[in-house]
Amino acid sequence: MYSVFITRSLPDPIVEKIEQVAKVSMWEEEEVPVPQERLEKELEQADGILCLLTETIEEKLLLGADRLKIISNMAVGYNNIDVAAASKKGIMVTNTPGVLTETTADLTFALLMATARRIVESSTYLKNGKWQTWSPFQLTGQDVYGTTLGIIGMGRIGEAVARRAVGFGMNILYNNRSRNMEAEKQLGVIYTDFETLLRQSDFVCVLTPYTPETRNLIDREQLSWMKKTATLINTSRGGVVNEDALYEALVGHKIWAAGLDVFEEEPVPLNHPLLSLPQVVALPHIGSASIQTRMRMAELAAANLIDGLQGKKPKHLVNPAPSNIE
Ligand SMILES: NC(=O)C1=CN([C@@H]2O[C@H](COP(=O)(O)OP(=O)(O)OC[C@H]3O[C@@H](n4cnc5c(N)ncnc54)[C@H](O)[C@@H]3O)[C@@H](O)[C@H]2O)C=CC1
Ligand SMILES: O=CC(=O)O
Repeated sequence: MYSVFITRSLPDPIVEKIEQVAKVSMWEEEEVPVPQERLEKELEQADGILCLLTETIEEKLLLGADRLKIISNMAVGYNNIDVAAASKKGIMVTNTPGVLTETTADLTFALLMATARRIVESSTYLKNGKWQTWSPFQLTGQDVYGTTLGIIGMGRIGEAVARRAVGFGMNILYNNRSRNMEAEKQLGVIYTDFETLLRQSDFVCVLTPYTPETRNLIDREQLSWMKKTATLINTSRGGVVNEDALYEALVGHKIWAAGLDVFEEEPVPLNHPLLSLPQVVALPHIGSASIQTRMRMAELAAANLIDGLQGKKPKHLVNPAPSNIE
């Protein structure tokens, strides 16, 4: 029987499915990630691991992982895994694309609306007893309807955000590694170069994967191109935006606001300067966090894991299959 390590407590039906083919050991804590030393030990004995984006799987962690066939990540983003190091050892790496697309697009749009219309700030204002009267410019935000949205990274989630924006009568610009002709035809989105997108958009949504190329993709210069009234929404990964530069741009009123679901360091420290700003809506990386979607992600991660263990090519392999897998 195979041996599998699951790095966080998952629902019984998922675990039971994996137990049909493997002996499972699981990190049972809900709120605390598995310590690296324990992970390293587990990896020495495991044939497969089902992990989360909270696990950093670097080359040195894989040194003793001589039995390991597959790392199944329960996320679409897999920047937490050194895929090249895994490939060198013939270890498959899989992710969970598609099943979280609409849920993450919903959250991205919710963040856009909340930031534009100061929803969180207004709710806190009311609950703190500050609401004395209605007045003409009290808690006024920015219109969403009819404005220009710029999407950086027109992949699955980018396209799903664009579909929502169509309903809000938004003019949609996008930048991507390649043109998305289907989205242009179906949704009327317009391809622009990166600088034009940042200069013309009222809302900018960042939806690229996190790679060496996208690290600090939005930095001081890029923020300086944005309109003073523009809002930046980041639901990709924290490192895609330079947080120091973003803080400076917000404090200096170079841009209007920011909606952030992701941070360079997660959980973001409570004394992080960005959290002190009223024009920042900050969320604890909940893009895909609906019950239905998290179940779908867990099911897909389990299916990828089982396929890999049994020597079948998993559906969502992100690196080349080893030579013994057809
Ligand atoms: N906040 C959250 O909870 C979630 C965050 N994510 C993040 O969203 C990312 C995107 O997910 P999907 O849309 O499923 O991926 P995808 O692969 O379908 O789309 C990513 C797009 O970004 C483009 N891209 C890559 N580098 C670029 C660059 N330098 N400039 C412009 N475009 C570039 C790609 O060509 C691709 O079209 C994930 O990699 C993950 O980091 C995904 C799900 C939930
Ligand atoms: O951030 C979440 C993911 O699935 O990637």
